[in-house]
Amino acid sequence: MTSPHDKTAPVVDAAHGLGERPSVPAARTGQPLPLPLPLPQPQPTAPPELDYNGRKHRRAMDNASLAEMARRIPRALAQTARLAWSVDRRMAITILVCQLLSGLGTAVMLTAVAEALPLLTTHDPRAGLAQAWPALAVAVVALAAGSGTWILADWATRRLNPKIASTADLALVDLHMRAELSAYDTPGFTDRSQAAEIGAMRAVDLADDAKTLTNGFVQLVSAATVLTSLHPLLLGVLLLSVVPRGLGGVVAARIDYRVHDRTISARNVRGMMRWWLTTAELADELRANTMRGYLHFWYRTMCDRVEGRELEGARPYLWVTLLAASLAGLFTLGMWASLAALVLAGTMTTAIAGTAIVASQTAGRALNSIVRYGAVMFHHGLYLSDYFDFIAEVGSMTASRGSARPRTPKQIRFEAAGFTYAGKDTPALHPVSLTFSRGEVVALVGENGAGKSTLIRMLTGLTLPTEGAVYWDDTDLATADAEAVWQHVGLVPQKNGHWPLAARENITLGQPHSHEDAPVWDAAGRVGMADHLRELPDGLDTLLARSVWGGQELSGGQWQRLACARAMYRRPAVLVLDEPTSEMDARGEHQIFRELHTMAPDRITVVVTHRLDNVRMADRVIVLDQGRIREEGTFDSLVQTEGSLLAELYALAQDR
Ligand SMILES: Nc1ncnc2c1ncn2[C@@H]1O[C@H](COP(=O)(O)OP(=O)(O)OP(=O)(O)O)[C@@H](O)[C@H]1O
Repeated sequence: MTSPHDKTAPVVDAAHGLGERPSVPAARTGQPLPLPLPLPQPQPTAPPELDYNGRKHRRAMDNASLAEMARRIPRALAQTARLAWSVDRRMAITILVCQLLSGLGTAVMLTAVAEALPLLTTHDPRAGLAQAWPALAVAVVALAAGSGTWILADWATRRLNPKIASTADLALVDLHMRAELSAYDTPGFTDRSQAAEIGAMRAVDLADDAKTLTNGFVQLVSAATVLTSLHPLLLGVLLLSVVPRGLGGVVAARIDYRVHDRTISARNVRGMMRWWLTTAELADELRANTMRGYLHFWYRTMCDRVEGRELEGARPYLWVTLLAASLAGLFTLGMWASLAALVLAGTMTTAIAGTAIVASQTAGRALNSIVRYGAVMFHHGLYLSDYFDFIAEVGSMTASRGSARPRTPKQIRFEAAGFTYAGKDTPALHPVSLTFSRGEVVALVGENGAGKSTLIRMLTGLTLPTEGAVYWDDTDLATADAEAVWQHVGLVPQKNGHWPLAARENITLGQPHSHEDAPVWDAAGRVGMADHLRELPDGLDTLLARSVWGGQELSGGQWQRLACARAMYRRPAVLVLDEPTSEMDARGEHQIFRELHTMAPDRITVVVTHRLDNVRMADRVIVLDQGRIREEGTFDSLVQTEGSLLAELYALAQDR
């Protein structure tokens, strides 16, 4: 495949040409055109500037003053500490203790150096060394202990990081799976979900960054305390030397992150497109419909956009870091000059001045960590707050309705039950009153958008009606425990999962699975898949995912058969199939409908289908039209009724 960065790749396909060479950003101009230009045609439009969920944070970063950062960073640290505490208290305590010990180590080391230096600066170095060695030994031990505690803290962080990351991720995934379906319909849900996902992904570095940042503070405080105790003036001198470095670091970090945020939407969209361009699923369509030229141009434009913005950031970054380093150099020079002046004036000994220089080096390193990791934590904090906001939002939208646990229903009743999707003015289903009885096979028919899927979501308790009520026998689904309702449901949805699991799990998924394979083979046999599954390299153990090494792929129709097998394996009291045979061959379709009939006596069966020949086998047909029940009766009676919608649709189907 041609890499998006392959400079020799043709810009468009000449054979069918997109026309002129697409306009590409300046970063790529000047390349030789590899193919002759065909006649001018309209240029392909460049991908639009999409603003992703980064927008919110870009504004936050733009507005980030020192005060704002100082306000947010402690919150991010507190959130990190809360997460760490919740996943592994021992490791959290280990890190805390190590931080304090490492600060203590620095203080002891600096004090010992201050003690040793005057002894070493006598006229007789040998005698000085003999006197100074205990203090020097203390300094070395303190230094070693400081390093030891740092290594221990590092180990504890490494144990904590993956736990924090997987806990955050699990919480998010679990919430998605437990949320009411209506949560997905709230405006901006996907954006917020993605921002929260970024928060969960960043959680992997949280403990590490928080540790480095807090260690910076501890070191700085230790150095400052020792310096103040040596000479009160030294604290001011230290601040003079570190403040310009700190300010420069903050400005540089802001430039860095602004560049990062300005490219976030392009990188996100490019990442998504990359999947589309490289997946086998779309490889046929991409080639046969000669989409490569435009898609290549599109992808390259995105690469250029990212590249261009990153290059734009390089120059200001250089100037700011140069300025900060020069100022820091000047102030350090100033600090040395002040120390020299103090020594010359006799208000400070040379030894203390030497200690001040050592301490200022320690403080400088600590400040670098604070600035660097402060900016990182600030940025983490933005996404972390998205994560916690999303958890709170979706947590309040989980399917916790009531405690009633309905038994296998003999009847399902719609009592003036209707449904309007959030943000819509017209109901997808106007209030209807209907009854579905055990032993009956009901077919739902209607044109696209008539409300069939909405009706079956209400029937199975996936969504609650926004008007009226749905009863399973005497239980109003609004008062029932959703999981208890779904235990009686077997659903073949329009879009079913091609689960990257073994064939066996693809059939037993969601069921308490016995060690027996007989029921699995029985379900596979009912949908005509038993022979095919037997021929797979590892039978029921075969992984059904071509993208995974050793995995096998099924055809579209075979996947649908497997989804039907999954629903039949459950032997549910309420069996609902939404266009279960749209991709199946005639034999598969016939077999599924024959099985539905065989299984019908023990359950309520509802089938949505556009294949009207199959509707014959239903005991009752409900025809929906624009969210209303238009007709109801047996297939034969409806087809023979003058002006019936079913008769019209059936005639159209025959006329193909
Ligand atoms: N999640 C949703 N949010 C908003 N509107 C929706 C949603 N799902 C469906 N609708 C709208 O509700 C109406 C009924 O949709 P529904 O999916 O129930 O139709 P359908 O009869 O199953 O159609 P099809 O035969 O195409 O599957 C349509 O106008 C559709 O646009």
